[in-house]
Amino acid sequence: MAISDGETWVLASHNAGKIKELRDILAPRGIALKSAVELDLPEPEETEPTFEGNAALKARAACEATGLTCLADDSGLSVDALDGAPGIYSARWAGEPRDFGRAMQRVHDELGEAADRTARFVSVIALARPDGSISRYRGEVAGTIIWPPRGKGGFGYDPVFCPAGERRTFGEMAPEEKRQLSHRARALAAMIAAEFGS
Ligand SMILES: O=c1nc[nH]c2c1ncn2[C@H]1C[C@H](O)[C@@H](COP(=O)(O)OP(=O)(O)OP(=O)(O)O)O1
Ligand SMILES: [Mg+2]
Repeated sequence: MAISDGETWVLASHNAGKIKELRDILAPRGIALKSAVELDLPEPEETEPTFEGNAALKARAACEATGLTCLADDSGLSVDALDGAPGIYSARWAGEPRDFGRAMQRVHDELGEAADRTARFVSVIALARPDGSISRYRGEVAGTIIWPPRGKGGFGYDPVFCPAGERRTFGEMAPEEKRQLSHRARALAAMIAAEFGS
């Protein structure tokens, strides 16, 4: 499907950090994003067992509510020594209201003395169109979990995640540096290649 310049899509997310990152990447492509927060859309319960399932569920719910092309991101931190946890439960580990200090502490506590500190961030972007079609794109970045947390940039688990080959955490990087490496940027690059052809 060709995408024309100057389109507005709905971004089916209530996470301010994600919304900013996705806008920063898509604005230069001529795609403006109206967020679920601005449109006052309800936050659907994420009942699927996979990132793919939950990304599709969020994009479809917003598409049905608005009749517009909708983008959703379902993402999380997957720690190898924890069999992939928190994974799709990454937001839920922060509790309600969300406290990622607590979520990062839990990752650290559950890792204990484990020798293997490797992890990856995963993002699945789903694009739901009013004709009922849906496309999904996955991006990942490998790295290690460090302690104590470092840096105030980004959001979520960024202060405990060092991408492979880097000494700094995502929390210590400027937005444009995180954007060169992140799972979300990689998923979006796959989407842009498929949808825009470049
Ligand atoms: O780049 C990231 N840097 C740090 N942490 C991250 C990142 N990407 C995902 N994460 C963690 C925190 C987030 O809260 C959770 C995603 O959960 P997820 O359900 O997909 O998003 P969410 O509930 O925050 O917003 P929404 O569902 O409205 O899009 O994984
Ligand atoms: Mg969520």
